[in-house]
Amino acid sequence: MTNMKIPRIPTLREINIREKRVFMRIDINVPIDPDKGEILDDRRIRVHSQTIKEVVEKYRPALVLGSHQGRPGEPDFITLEKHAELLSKYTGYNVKFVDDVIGPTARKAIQELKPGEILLLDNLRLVSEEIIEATPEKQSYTIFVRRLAPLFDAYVNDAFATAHRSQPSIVGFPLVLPSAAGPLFEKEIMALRRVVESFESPRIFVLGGTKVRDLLRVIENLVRNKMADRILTTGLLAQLFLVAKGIGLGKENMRYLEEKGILPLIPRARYILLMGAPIETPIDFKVLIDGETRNVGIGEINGKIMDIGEQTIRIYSEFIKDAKIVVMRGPAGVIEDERFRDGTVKLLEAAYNSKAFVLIGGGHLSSMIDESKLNEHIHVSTGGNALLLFLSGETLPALKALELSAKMFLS
Ligand SMILES: Nc1ncnc2c1ncn2[C@@H]1O[C@H](COP(=O)(O)OP(=O)(O)O)[C@@H](O)[C@H]1O
Ligand SMILES: O=C(OP(=O)(O)O)[C@H](O)COP(=O)(O)O
Repeated sequence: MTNMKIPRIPTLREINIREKRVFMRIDINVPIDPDKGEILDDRRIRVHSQTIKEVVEKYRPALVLGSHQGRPGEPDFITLEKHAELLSKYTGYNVKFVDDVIGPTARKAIQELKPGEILLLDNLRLVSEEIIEATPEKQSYTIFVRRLAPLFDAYVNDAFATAHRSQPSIVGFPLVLPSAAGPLFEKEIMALRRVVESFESPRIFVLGGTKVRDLLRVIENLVRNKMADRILTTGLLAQLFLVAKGIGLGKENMRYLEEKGILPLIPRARYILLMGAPIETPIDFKVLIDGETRNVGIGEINGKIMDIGEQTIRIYSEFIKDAKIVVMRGPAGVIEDERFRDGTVKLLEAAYNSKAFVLIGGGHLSSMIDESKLNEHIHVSTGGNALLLFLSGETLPALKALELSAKMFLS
């Protein structure tokens, strides 16, 4: 067992929201087509729709929903009008939408909402305070919180995927309103408990994708807290560790790693290896060379690395098959091109077929899941970084704020 403790967080069973005015923070931040502004994958919206329905049917609150979408300045920073349409479609309720967050139009719509009705506010990051990180105390004094909190009887946080952000809509409200974690948040925590509080091993982490800097922070925590028996690397993370071990990847791949700002991370990766981290790296890759695909061993790499190779898939799958706990985050290859999905698809298959408890996080990897193969041993988390930061031992601001709230309002 690890020495990590999950704080006791209040749930909907501990606060009264029956026919009350409730502000529920959700995370329906989804991938957006940068050219058309259309939603590319609505999994988070579908998952939240279930719990929204549950809450409305059980407690009949006047339910106001809030979420962010993207970050200001990015192509996926858009209004939530389309999200409201999808929420209506998946919940079967008319989810009203207001193109305002804290202004008079939003406040009027909130005040007019009746028990059993649902209203979605516009992108919370339209309010500049929402992108600033600060302590719960500071966030509770923001205009955001001071304008909205008086209109509500309670606050519910169901946005597990944003639990690592210390922003007003996550940590400010719990200090001024009776608050609880929502059903989805609770379900995510239960799945995490299974990993954090279990004695089971081997514990295998399969880490890939492109967010290499974030993953190094996670790996450092995993090593410090002795959380992982093996870390199977794929994606760009694998390439970094191979370079750190002194293995040549060829000019093209080195140039790509440089463009992505990954080369300066080599000393940190070397240090992680020196610490004795149980890092495994691929022994072969699928590369793209002159428009053709080829499986090549390390040591003979020529062309652009696009996926892990067949031998690596076989060896990694064996590790996954024998594991008791498997945590997966980030795809193994360039899944946008169907020629390079094999690594990701086959490692996921090994996970479906293993007897391990499997936790899958992150948008790209979740979009590759075959939903017909899921069972009670597999938890597909809505979180990416929130999930890994938590598992690697960091305190999530959302949990801290809910804990503080319980002390203020429930004891
Ligand atoms: N070898 C590789 N070279 C370039 N990109 C890669 C490689 N392997 C994986 N990727 C890319 O990783 C991206 C997803 O990574 P990331 O954003 O970290 O995942 P998540 O959405 O789960 O957080 C995909 O766009 C995929 O093309
Ligand atoms: O998608 C999210 O996180 P993820 O990239 O870790 O899955 C959350 O919505 C948090 O978004 P943010 O990283 O813009 O604060």
